[in-house]
Amino acid sequence: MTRFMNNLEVELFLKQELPENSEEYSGSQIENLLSWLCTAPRFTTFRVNTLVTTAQEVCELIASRLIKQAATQGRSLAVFNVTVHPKLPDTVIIGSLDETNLKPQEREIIVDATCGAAVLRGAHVFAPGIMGMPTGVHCGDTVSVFADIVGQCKKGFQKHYTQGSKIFLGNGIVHMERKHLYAKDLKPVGVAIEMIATVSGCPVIGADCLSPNLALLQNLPSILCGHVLSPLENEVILDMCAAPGNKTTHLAMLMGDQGVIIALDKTESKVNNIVKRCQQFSLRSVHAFVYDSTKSVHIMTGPQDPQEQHKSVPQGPPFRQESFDRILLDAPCSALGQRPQLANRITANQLKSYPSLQRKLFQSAVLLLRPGGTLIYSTCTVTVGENEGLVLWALEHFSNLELMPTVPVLGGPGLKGSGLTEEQRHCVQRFGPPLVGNDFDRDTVGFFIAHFRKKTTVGIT
Ligand SMILES: C[S@@+](CC[C@H](N)C(=O)[O-])C[C@H]1O[C@@H](n2cnc3c(N)ncnc32)[C@H](O)[C@@H]1O
Repeated sequence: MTRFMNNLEVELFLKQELPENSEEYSGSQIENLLSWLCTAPRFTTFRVNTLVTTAQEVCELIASRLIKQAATQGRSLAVFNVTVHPKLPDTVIIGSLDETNLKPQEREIIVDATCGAAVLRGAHVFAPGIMGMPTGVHCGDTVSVFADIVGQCKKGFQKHYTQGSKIFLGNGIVHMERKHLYAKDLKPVGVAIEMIATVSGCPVIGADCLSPNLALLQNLPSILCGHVLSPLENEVILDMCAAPGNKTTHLAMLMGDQGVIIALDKTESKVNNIVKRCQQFSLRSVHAFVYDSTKSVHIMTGPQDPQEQHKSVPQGPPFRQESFDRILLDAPCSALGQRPQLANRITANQLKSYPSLQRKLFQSAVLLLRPGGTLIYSTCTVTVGENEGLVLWALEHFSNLELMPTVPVLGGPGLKGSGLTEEQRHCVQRFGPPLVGNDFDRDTVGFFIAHFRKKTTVGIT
């Protein structure tokens, strides 16, 4: 695999901010982190809709579907290992095949880096992702798919692409040719190349694999987040940064769809996706709003009656302080834990901007949480400032918060040298280097989870 996304700014940023002189992050370890981020995880995970089925049933459905698929493609020896996660009863894990000997075909299609990353995780190629397709390629042809990782291939390129860096992703069958993709005024959608096999060995799971109300593709640490929050039936929950609603729908399922979940996101189109996702699972407990969560606290002026405060279920933002039993702050972040990273144009300045937004959101979360309530903070990134750094800042600024263990434990502890004590390091969970391995709990996306509890009485300091 190539060097980390050709983004020196990000490499330098990570080298500077990962704990200096930490035995976990010496020079070679940073190289390991960067190359780990360039590869695709070797496990695919589904979260099951436990309101209508079981993980075991979904395992059986996926296994039989994959066997049929392999047989129609003449790959009957391709047997995927499909199992239920031993600690997460709603999670199905599919191992990858060894496809290191996959041979490229003569005809090559070029896709952009985003599409390429999705293909390596098991997606088909959708029309908008195709950059170059040589003339003479027709529907039904078997082709190889390559990703242009430097973004130089012009849309509609029609020759054999030799100009920039490209990496081989896998082979597939053409469903749309040039006339379907590039004719004037066309905005093509849908599957253009049906992937048969990818070099990552991930199962290719199209929309037709499972009925959409049965399960959802979701990364393992994201599924863990819901279990760590562990919402109970009839509680009042706030999901502060909720779109597209993957974790929101999980919380609703864990609560048996009984109770109230308020899902906020500041972008209207994304909130529409939350609504669609909830409809897909026929959930009634979720109420989604377009709202900036940094402004979601209604600050009361004048004396407040404490009885009054807890009387009603919150209707819509802004909310009174202490309105929620549990809050999930799955924060906007630099997303440097996403794998594989084939290209990334983020700048150092953008990277530096996240902690202040995360702190503003966190401040609102603390005000909105009831005493005794649970606050889960998570990111899908590997930087210290957005993870252990946020936890340190929170413990320094909110004497009414205590850091609690995150259970069940699947990931590793927080980084050494990040300022957290040994006990605090083992309360949080970090997914990604230095703790990596070949099993489904280690070969994940990079992720971070911390669990806070709001004390019922505040000690005088
Ligand atoms: C990591 S994503 C959330 C993913 C989501 N929790 C899930 O599992 O499907 C972060 C989200 O935060 C939203 N966001 C960013 N700033 C926000 C703000 N000030 N208030 C509310 N949402 C915000 C973004 O639009 C984005 O959808």
